[in-house]
Amino acid sequence: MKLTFFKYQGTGNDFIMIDDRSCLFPKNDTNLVSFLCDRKFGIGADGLILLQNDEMSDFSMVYFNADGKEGSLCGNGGRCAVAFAKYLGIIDTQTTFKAVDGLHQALIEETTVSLQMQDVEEIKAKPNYFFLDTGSPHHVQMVESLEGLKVFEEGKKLRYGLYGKKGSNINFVSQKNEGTFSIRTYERGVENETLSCGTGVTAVALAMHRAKNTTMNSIRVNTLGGELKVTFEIDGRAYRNINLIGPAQQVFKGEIEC
Ligand SMILES: N[C@H](CCC[C@H](N)C(=O)O)C(=O)O
Repeated sequence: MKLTFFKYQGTGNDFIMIDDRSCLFPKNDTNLVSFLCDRKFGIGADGLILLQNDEMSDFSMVYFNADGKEGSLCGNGGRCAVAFAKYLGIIDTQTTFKAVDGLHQALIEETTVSLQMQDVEEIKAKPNYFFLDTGSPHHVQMVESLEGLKVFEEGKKLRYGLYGKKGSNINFVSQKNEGTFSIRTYERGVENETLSCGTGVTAVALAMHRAKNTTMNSIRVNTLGGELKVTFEIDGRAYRNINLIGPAQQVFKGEIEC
């Protein structure tokens, strides 16, 4: 089959994007998805996203990790899917769409997409790390310095050692100033460090607020692929109206025989 695809990236987290409103893509073909995401033999990406029609909202986003399996929520992928929906003329500047964890609202202005995330009610605080779910599971751990950190080795150890087969995404964070943090993330499903992880950035912002490392509710998070902003409202122990804000861009369009 000849497959037309688009390539998108959001702070260097890159995705193969497919207009699958006809529902023809063989989504249970794990080998096909992992082949397409392979950087040597295929197109190359951290994940693959199908944009499909949805009865209740503007569109539905189906996300697969680079290993070919359907993943939990992808924040950067969600922002890229919004940019793709705008490109296809499905939406204008605002939208409500469906993802694996429910409905999301989003705004798009030029190449900046602001994606509303689900409320977070629970953050587990352990002596040297936090664990929370921002649509995907995230381990958040402070480190002295991100430079020279062996993210692949350390991340892999925690991903399997602490969280078993199901695993978790692992974020290492250091503070720059009152409202700015830097992170590096080992991503489950990609099983490697990626340049950026949107749900991870969101998890870091909330965990750092919970840790009282900041009192701000608008937080900048530097990733290896650029800067994202997270804004939220505090409601007792819960975080609501969480928004993940940053760039999402189309890189190229292509065709592949597969
Ligand atoms: N890159 C994604 C996270 C994908 C989640 C995935 N790694 C999983 O745990 O299934 C993001 O921007 O939020």
